Amino acid sequence: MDKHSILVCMGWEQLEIRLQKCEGWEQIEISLPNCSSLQVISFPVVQLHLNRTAMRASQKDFENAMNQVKLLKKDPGNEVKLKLYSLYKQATEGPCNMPKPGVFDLINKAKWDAWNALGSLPKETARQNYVDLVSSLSSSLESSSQVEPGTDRKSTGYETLMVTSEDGITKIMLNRPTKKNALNVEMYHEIMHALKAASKDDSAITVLTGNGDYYSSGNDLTNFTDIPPGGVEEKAKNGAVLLREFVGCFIDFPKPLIAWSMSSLWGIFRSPSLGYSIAVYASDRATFHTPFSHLGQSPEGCSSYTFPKIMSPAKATEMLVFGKKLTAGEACAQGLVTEVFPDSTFQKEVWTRLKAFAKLPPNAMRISKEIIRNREKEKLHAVNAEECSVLQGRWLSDECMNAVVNFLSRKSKL
Ligand SMILES: CCCCCCCCCC/C=C/CC(=O)SCCNC(=O)CCNC(=O)[C@H](O)C(C)(C)COP(=O)(O)OP(=O)(O)OC[C@H]1O[C@@H](n2cnc3c(N)ncnc32)[C@H](O)[C@@H]1OP(=O)(O)O
Repeated sequence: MDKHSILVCMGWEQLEIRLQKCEGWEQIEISLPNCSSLQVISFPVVQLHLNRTAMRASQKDFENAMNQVKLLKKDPGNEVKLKLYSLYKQATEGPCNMPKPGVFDLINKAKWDAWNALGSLPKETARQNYVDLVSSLSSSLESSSQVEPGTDRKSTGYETLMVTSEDGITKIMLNRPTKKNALNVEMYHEIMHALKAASKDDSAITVLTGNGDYYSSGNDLTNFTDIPPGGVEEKAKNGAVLLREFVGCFIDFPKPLIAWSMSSLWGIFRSPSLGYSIAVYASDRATFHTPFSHLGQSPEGCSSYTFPKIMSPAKATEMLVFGKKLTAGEACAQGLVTEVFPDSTFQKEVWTRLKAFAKLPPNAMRISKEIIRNREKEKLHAVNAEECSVLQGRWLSDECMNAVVNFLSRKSKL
């Protein structure tokens, strides 16, 4: 009996396949890396050959996969993009042959690390892994896009949110607690989607909140590291378009919007959710922070206009220019927060109020909100556009780059 062993890479796993001939059949033993037992399968020889041929991705498969990547509707995230990049480089150029980028060149260093980590993986295997990865991405993104737009996407339909509807209340909860609910690009898009869906569903009011000990830690600072082929200028331009659309959704949201903050709220999510909510309820341990200057940035979410109107110009300056952190009590005294409750009774108190509000006639509430806010809408859109344009410039500044690098290299926490 003839016996040989080959190693095959499938996706990210390496399988050992042992073949042994046995009267017109070949027996395969597949050894899985994290599994002590061996699985034995018998195939007719002819089928085995077909399967082995199918394992090798052709140049055409590779090119198709490259085209498929361009058609992905949803951003697969930085980690996956780095894998795709490294496999592409390995498949086309072989082992990493570039000098290691400097420590501050975050993007190119991340790319270099990913490529270098592939060591001497053969080009063919890298090509196969690239094709497998793209195919798994396409199928997972297809299945998520099978959700009908505009239908009620429950918690499971979102990657970064939990959305539920009951008792006439739609609750949108940021759900990246391990990252303190920092807003990555996907979350910006999902919040916009959830707000649009909530504006059309049959709930009377909408509530925004965060899962875990932070309502939100603001913009995900790693958003700054994923640089497209057009460079940082293109990134900043796209960021400004995204931010303008995001804030625009809050300005145009037609129903009563209530922010429910048990915990700390920073940056980008704070300005729209405080500035445009018709009520903001906070637990007595919540804090509010806008460290724009610390990050080399400038106000967003129309806070440069709404905060001086809600608070006084001097208090708004302390918060927006000097980054002063407010406790819930201070924020309430300055009109940013509607009411503060003790942490121990917060949930019960707020929920009781929300349930009562949700029973009020929805059209009357919508029209009342409209009449309070409508004459400001045009102004708010203009302020939003101006703030985004100023921020686009700030994102390209050394002050902003250095602050992001310091945070990412763990040199500073605010
Ligand atoms: C050109 C770019 C285009 C981008 C697209 C549009 C962008 C629009 C931007 C609009 C402008 C917005 C302004 C703001 O939002 S300003 C606020 C920014 N936020 C911060 O500066 C907060 C940074 N975070 C911290 O200082 C601390 O994490 C914390 C919030 C004080 C909590 O500290 P703690 O010790 O309790 O927890 P950790 O630091 O260990 O955090 C746990 C993990 O979460 C990660 N994390 C937390 N916050 C962020 C964040 N904002 N961005 C990215 N990652 C964050 C942290 O790294 C830890 O991750 P790890 O476990 O993997 O290490």
